[in-house]
Amino acid sequence: AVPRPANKLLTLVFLLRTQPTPQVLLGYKKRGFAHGRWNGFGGKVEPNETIREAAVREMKEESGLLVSNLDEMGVLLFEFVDDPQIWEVHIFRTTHFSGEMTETEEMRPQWFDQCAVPFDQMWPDDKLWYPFVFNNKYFDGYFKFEGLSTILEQRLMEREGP
Ligand SMILES: Nc1nc(SCCc2ccccc2)c2[nH]cnc2n1
Repeated sequence: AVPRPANKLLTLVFLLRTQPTPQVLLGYKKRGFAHGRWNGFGGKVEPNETIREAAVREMKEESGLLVSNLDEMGVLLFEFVDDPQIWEVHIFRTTHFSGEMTETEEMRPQWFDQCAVPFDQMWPDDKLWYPFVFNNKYFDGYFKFEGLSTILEQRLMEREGP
């Protein structure tokens, strides 16, 4: 049988704040893969870094902010039909940050009230698991996509934290 390639390791960071109201920082992807959607900040894990180091690095590159005290809330596996490589996305949450928010060529960062997240301009699975992140619950999930907008199969379950 043809061996499956190792999963593609990716990170996604959600920076939350409670003042003035419960909010989450999202970035609008201006170009490149899945552009035109709001998302957390993240990207590929390089061979010379841990997943957590990659999460901090990508957040700095994409938002200008230095985050710390990351809490790993979950792992989502994304399969795309016709692509044998499964994406393994490690989801982090934190409230600790420093620095000035900056717009880059790739990303436009913006604070959103957690009750007003633009799910219609995001990946279709996000509305299902963002509540776990907002409520500080741990979770695992799997989504099988056809194209970038059709979910063929899904699993999502809460789990015990560390
Ligand atoms: N929120 C969200 N994100 C992704 S890809 C995240 C990982 C990534 C990939 C490429 C560049 C930067 C970050 C998703 N895929 C399917 N549903 C999804 N939901």
